[in-house]
Amino acid sequence: MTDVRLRIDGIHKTYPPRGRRDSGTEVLRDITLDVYDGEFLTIVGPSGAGKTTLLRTVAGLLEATSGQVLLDGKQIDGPPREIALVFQDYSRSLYPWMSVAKNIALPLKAHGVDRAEIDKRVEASLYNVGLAGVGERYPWQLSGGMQQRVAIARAIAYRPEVMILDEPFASVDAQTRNDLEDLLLRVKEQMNSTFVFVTHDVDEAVYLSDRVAILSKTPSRIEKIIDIDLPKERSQLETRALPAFSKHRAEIFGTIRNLVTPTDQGPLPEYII
Ligand SMILES: Nc1ncnc2c1ncn2[C@@H]1O[C@H](COP(=O)(O)OP(=O)(O)OP(=O)(O)O)[C@@H](O)[C@H]1O
Repeated sequence: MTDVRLRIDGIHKTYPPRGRRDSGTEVLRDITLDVYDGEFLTIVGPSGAGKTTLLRTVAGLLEATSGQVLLDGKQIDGPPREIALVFQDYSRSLYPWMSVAKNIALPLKAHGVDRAEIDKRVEASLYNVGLAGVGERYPWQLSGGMQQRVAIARAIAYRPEVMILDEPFASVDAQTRNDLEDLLLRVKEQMNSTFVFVTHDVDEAVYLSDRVAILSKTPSRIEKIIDIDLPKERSQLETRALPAFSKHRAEIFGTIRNLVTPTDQGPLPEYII
């Protein structure tokens, strides 16, 4: 795991002013980070630290103010075809007027994959996410967890080198969330892709990752990178009960807590009791 797949090199992002009295919002200040081939890297940090901003920049959806992102040594200047994205809001990422199969096929069609190959990949990816046979249904006929599986199936079918996921499980119930976490680990095993993941859930970060990068408060830098020292094979019950799991969890919580002091919100207003 030593080849660098993605190099995030001195990224700085300031959103432009939104009015005459606004001087712009500096969100990212000098983010430098290598993501290695085949690893699962999770980014955590205080609320509003710029995690989504960073992911969107890495995915080529947002232009950095300065700095660059390199994929296999080549500068990213728009959404590269080697990257697939999964967002939190599956209801907006799937087209409700298209069947599940058509939703999955869409990016493949756009990249000129032939009909027979598309059919094969749609079927295989639905099977991989445990949704064999639902291709003809529409997204709105499925539960939230099933819709997020479809979004993951679409990403898998695309066979990306890099998968970028922004809080993909934030809107599903706890049991579904655990199932989807395990699904993602199985997918990673099969696809050998590189994963860049954002979550608010520290336990989820430890459970899934090879490394966890903690962002500081805005304007953010990388505060700390933690190597997750857990057996490769993860299990919801056994892995989470390991002493090393608690140690990593405590280190990440402690680091984030030290970044966010109660005084960040200013003095307590009188009307709060
Ligand atoms: N388009 C925009 N224009 C101006 N400011 C923005 C824009 N998008 C985000 N911001 C600001 O940038 C900061 C970081 O937002 P971002 O969503 O990247 O953080 P985050 O760490 O993902 O947040 P959260 O933890 O709440 O998910 C916030 O202060 C936000 O208000």
